[in-house]
Order: sequence, then structure tokens, then C-alpha cells
Amino acid sequence: MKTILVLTAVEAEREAVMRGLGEDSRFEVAAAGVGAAAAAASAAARLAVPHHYELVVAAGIAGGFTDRAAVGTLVVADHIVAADLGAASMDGFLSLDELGFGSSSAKTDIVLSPQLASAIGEAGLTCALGPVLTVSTATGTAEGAAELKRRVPNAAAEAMEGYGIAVAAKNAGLPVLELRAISNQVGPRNREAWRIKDALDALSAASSILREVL
Ligand SMILES: O=C(O)c1cccc(C(=O)CC[C@H]2O[C@@H](n3cnc4c(=O)[nH]cnc43)[C@H](O)[C@@H]2O)c1
Repeated sequence: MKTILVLTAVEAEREAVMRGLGEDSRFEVAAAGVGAAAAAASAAARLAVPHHYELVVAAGIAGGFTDRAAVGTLVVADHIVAADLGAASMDGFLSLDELGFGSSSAKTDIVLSPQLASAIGEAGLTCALGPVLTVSTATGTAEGAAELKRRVPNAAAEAMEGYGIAVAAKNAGLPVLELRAISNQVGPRNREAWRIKDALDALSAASSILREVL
């Protein structure tokens, strides 16, 4: 039996995922640190063990785009997009793809992602299936949110680790999923409005469904 690696950013998210998964020896859950670099380094080090893993899951809380994901709801990524990785120009942002340096978008598992989103919905929770952006700087203004929507019009959420985990998974030849619970809206920064406990509770509930689906 192979192992499913679940990576969160911080310990509170790891504990929330563990609460949902319960005692299931198929899963290894670790807090990798905040940001794509920490997440990629941790994922790559773990995935260096040959033939041990079958799937990698990025999980945690996230900001939701107001038209796609409200606070307390869930998002499953169909694509993971490094939305601020590229170059600024007089004509606007240029992605890695436009620069000819590869792709800033990674596709998540084409079967499991919609299955997980549907199962979460059938359990009575609200779940969107759509692009989850990976950013180095959390958005803090309405203009910033609008610019990200220009780059990825159907973006559902933004977080800070997914693309790093997706690159490590791809390099190891493994599929990837991203599961996010929405703690705040993407837009003007208002840390007091973040509903972290609600999001962590939603993450636990969704992790329990993840266990059933896999
Ligand atoms: O303060 C706490 O108790 C606490 C508990 C759990 C998690 C946190 C975090 O701050 C986690 C940071 C993590 O969350 C993602 N995130 C959440 N909202 C956004 C956002 O609007 N934009 C970008 N990232 C967001 C991100 O992946 C961070 O790594 C605190």
C-alpha cells in the first residue's frame, strides 16, 4: 500500500486535516511552512523516497474570490496557477508561458478533483471547483484582486503553497490535488475579519470526505 502525502503550511492546518482523516495509516500529513519555496522544498525532500507515495495533496486555508467562494466554504483546485510568477511589462503582466520559460499552471488530477468537489457538495458543504492561485504576497487591495482576476478570470481562491507542491509532485511523477477552506475574501486586507476557526472546521470536515473518496 502506498502513502498519500498531505502538506499544509502551518501546524493548525495540519491538526485540522488530521482531525478529519482520523486514524488512517494511508496518509502522511506534515506542515511544510508558508510559501511555495518552503512547500516545494519539503515536498521534494519527502518525495525523494522512491515508490513510497501515490498522490500529493496541498491543503489548508485560503482567500476566496468573492464571485466564486465565500468564507467558510471549500475549494478544490482544477488548476494550480502561479499567478505572480513572471515579469511586469509596460503592456501588463507576462506569465512564465508568455516568457517561454515553461508553464505557471499545473493541472490537478483530472478524475479525483471533480470527484472530491462533488463528494464535498453531496455531504452538504459548499464547494467550488476551479483554479487556485499561488501567490508570494497575499492580496491586500481591491486593485490587486481585480488584477489577479484579469490574469485568471475564473480564479476561485488564492493561497501560497500549491504551485510549489505541484512542481515537486510533477518532478516525482505523481498526481496532485489542492483542497482549500476559505478563511477570508481576496481583497482589501482586514485581518480581524478572517474566520480561521470556521475555515479550519470546514477543512476538517472536507478532510473526512477526502479520506472516503481516496
Ligand atoms: O493565526 C492562526 O491561528 C492561523 C491558523 C491557521 C492558519 C493561519 C495562516 O495564516 C495560514 C497562512 C496560509 O493561509 C493561506 N492563506 C489564507 N488566506 C490567504 C489569502 O488571502 N491570500 C493568500 N494566502 C492565504 C496561505 O496559504 C498561507 O500559507 C493562521
